[in-house]
Amino acid sequence: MTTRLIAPSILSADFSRLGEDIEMINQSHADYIHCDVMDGVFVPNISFGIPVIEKVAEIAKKPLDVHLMIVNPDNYISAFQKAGADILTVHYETCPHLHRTVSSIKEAGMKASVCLNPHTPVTVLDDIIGDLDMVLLMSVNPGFGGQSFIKNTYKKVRLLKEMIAAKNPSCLIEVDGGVNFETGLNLYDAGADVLVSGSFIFKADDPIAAINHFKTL
Ligand SMILES: O=C(CO)[C@H](O)[C@H](O)COP(=O)(O)O
Ligand SMILES: [Fe+2]
Repeated sequence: MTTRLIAPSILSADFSRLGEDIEMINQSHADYIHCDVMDGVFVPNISFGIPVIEKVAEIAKKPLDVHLMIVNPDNYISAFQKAGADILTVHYETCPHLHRTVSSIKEAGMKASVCLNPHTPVTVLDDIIGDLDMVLLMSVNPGFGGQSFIKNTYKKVRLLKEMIAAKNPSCLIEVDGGVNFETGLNLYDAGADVLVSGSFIFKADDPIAAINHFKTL
């Protein structure tokens, strides 16, 4: 049985009126608010950081799902917890001491999640999956919204679902990048629990209706 959750990504929000876009998400059936933090080092783009997350947390009525695309995430775990993050995702590719990083996130009181780039096989998580609350699979190369979905992700979701069923059934699978109603339905059917969607939702004529429609797929 799969949980069908939706997390709008505010990377595609209008930053000149971010508060209004957060209120829009508050009024929808969204489950989380996905916040993409990019450092210009791990990924070739810079988005926003801790001061923006603090302000989002002041008005958000949904848990904050914070996706760190930064090197040395261990240095900022406490700061993101204080800023209001509920779920903290680090990239496998940035964490040489992943068990320590995951333990620190949980000790700080947040849910711990690990993200894999499109080329990183899910089997690398075999010895950490039992400690995770969520795994985030990137279905585009991280750094930008509005990219095309990489179809190999379906196979990764199915394989990860088997690993999770065997080792940690309560761990969620989240997928991020190029998610629309078509890829979203396929992902839910493959076993994804949480979908992140940015440009598709914010470009919709009625973003609240688009968010709510994901819950009915
Ligand atoms: O992490 C991300 C990019 O690195 C974003 O969450 C993701 O790209 C969402 O945007 P879109 O739905 O437009 O692909
Ligand atoms: Fe993201």
